[in-house]
Amino acid sequence: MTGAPPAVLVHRDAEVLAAAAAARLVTALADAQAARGSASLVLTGGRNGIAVLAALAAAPARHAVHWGRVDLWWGDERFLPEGDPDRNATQAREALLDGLPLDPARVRPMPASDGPHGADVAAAAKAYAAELAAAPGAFDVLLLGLGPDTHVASLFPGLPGVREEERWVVPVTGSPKPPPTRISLTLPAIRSAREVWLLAAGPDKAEAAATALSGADPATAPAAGARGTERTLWLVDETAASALPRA
Ligand SMILES: O=C1O[C@H](COP(=O)(O)O)[C@@H](O)[C@H](O)[C@H]1O
Repeated sequence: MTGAPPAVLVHRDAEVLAAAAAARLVTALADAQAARGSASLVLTGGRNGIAVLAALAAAPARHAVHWGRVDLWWGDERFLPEGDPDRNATQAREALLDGLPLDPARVRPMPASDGPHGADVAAAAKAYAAELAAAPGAFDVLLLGLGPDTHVASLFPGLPGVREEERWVVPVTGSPKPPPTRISLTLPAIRSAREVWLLAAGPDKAEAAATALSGADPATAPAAGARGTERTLWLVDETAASALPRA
C-alpha cells in the first residue's frame, strides 16, 4: 500500500488525547505556515474529532496559528440542511470555528441538502470535488475519526465509496450510520494529504483499531487504507489501544 506506514501514539484517556492532538495541530499548522505561508486542514466529525476542536478552543497556544491563512475543508458531511445540529460543520463551528479569526473565503464546508444543489447529493459531491480541484497544494493535515465498524470519513465497509479510485469526492447513500445520505472524500483524496491523523478513544474503537492496523483490506476495513504521503499517525487512548499487539 502507498503512503507512510502508521505510527501509533497511545494517550491515557480521551481528554488527554484531545488536548495532545490539539497541541500537535497547533505545531503542524504553524510549521506549515512557516514553510509555505499558509496551511490546509481537513476536519472530521465524530466525537473524537469535535473533542480535539473543543480542546483547541481552550488552548492559549491556538494563537500561534495565523488563522486567516488556514484553508479549512471537511473529510465528510452528513447531507442535512444548513445549520442542522448533526452536520459536522455545525458542530465544528460551535466547538471552535466561530471563535477564530478565519477568512470566510477559506472555509469550505461540504454542501448542505438545502444548498444550491438541493437534495441532489451527487451534484453536491461533484461541486465539492470541483472546489477541491481548483485549490492549489496538498492538505497539510487531514483528521479522521474511526467508526466502530472501521469506517473513516463516510467510507463504510462494503459500500461502493471505499472502492473509488478516480473521484476525490463521492455521494454516499444507504449509510449504516444515520443519516443515510452523506458526502465523503475518498481514499485517493485522503492519501493525497501530507499527514493523516486517525483519532480513536473508547473501548468501542478497540476492535476497529486492531483490525485496521493488522493490514486488513481497505474494502472491508476502510481505516486500513487511510495514509498520508509523509506521515500516518494513529492517536488513540488506552481503551482504544487495548486490542493492539503490545509491540
Ligand atoms: O458519522 C461520522 O462518524 C465518524 C466516527 O464518529 P465517532 O463519533 O464514532 O468518533 C466520523 O469520523 C465522521 O466524520 C462522521 O461523519
